[in-house]
Amino acid sequence: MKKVVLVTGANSGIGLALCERLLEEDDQIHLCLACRNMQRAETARISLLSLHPAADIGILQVNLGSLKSVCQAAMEVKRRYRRIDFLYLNAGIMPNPCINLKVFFSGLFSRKVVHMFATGEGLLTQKDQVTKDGLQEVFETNVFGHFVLIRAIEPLLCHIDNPSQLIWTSSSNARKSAFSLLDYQHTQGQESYSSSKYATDLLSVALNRHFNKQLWLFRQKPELLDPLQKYCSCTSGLGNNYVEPRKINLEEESSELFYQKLLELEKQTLKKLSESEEAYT
Ligand SMILES: NC(=O)C1=CN([C@@H]2O[C@H](COP(=O)(O)OP(=O)(O)OC[C@H]3O[C@@H](n4cnc5c(N)ncnc54)[C@H](OP(=O)(O)O)[C@@H]3O)[C@@H](O)[C@H]2O)C=CC1
Ligand SMILES: CC(C)CCC[C@@H](C)[C@H]1CC[C@H]2C3=CC[C@H]4[C@H](C)C(=O)CC[C@]4(C)[C@H]3CC[C@]12C
Repeated sequence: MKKVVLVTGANSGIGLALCERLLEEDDQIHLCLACRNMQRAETARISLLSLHPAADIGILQVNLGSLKSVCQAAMEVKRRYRRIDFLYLNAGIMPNPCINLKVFFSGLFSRKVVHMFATGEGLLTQKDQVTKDGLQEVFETNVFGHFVLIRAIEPLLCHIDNPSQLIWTSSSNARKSAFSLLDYQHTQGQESYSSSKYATDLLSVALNRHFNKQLWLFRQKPELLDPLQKYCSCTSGLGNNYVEPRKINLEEESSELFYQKLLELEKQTLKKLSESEEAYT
């Protein structure tokens, strides 16, 4: 049977490059491009087919910044597939970025200059907004929409004999100090992107713990058991690309607390959504 691979945010950037690479590695997979804009998804599909004419590529509409769309997409996934082998949680936004010139110039003449350009740490601020679901957009798109999607398609991921793999696109911009469990949507600060990427790191650790407990082997890298490792794609001064494992800076207790908070938020927001749907019917 063909392996089913679903990639969110597959129509551009890293998502599209990832799809090209996946098809290069194995053109016998069924690749599902999960995108919010169907026209852009179709363009991506055509460009992938021009490189791999025999590839089996489907499209799924999903806007991760809308719970209604995520629930509809999850229903469609369950209708189409019996299992998902690889789920790439890649879609992400950094809206209205602004450069903090003070940080930029002081960083430029300090020993931290390489680190600053590699991670963008403290360099960018963003202006976030609230979605129709009443959530911060960066948090909902980068973290919560994906969380709800995973939970809604759990039955397709949970196969004891043949486990699925979830892979998050995090970032070296993920920073513990930008994240707070008391304000995990980052309503107060101006580094919602950094906060959301730290949140995905926390969540990946919690998911790993919960799913592994139930014998679902969700791992960040199958050949390694350490869920606290994340794999950073780097470029050397000479322009060579390489991958480097780095320890995620977190306490497992915080990841569990965050997971519980997301479960609670999921309950509340899905209830609100179904009530508003009922009001319309
Ligand atoms: N670029 C970088 O330097 C780095 C990026 N990353 C991460 O990599 C991932 C991909 O980013 P990158 O390729 O750079 O960015 P792009 O903007 O090129 O791609 C982002 C993708 O996510 C999709 N997307 C955005 N919002 C939504 C939404 N609400 N619902 C569904 N899909 C959505 C976009 O769709 P659409 O075309 O419709 O907007 C697009 O396909 C992100 O998670 C980002 O945070 C991590 C480290 C570095
Ligand atoms: C003032 C200009 C002359 C130069 C400004 C450069 C900046 C716009 C960029 C320098 C470093 C860039 C970034 C670094 C890390 C990325 C991170 C890993 C990510 O996930 C998203 C994008 C980055 C923050 C990226 C953004 C542009 C820079 C800050």
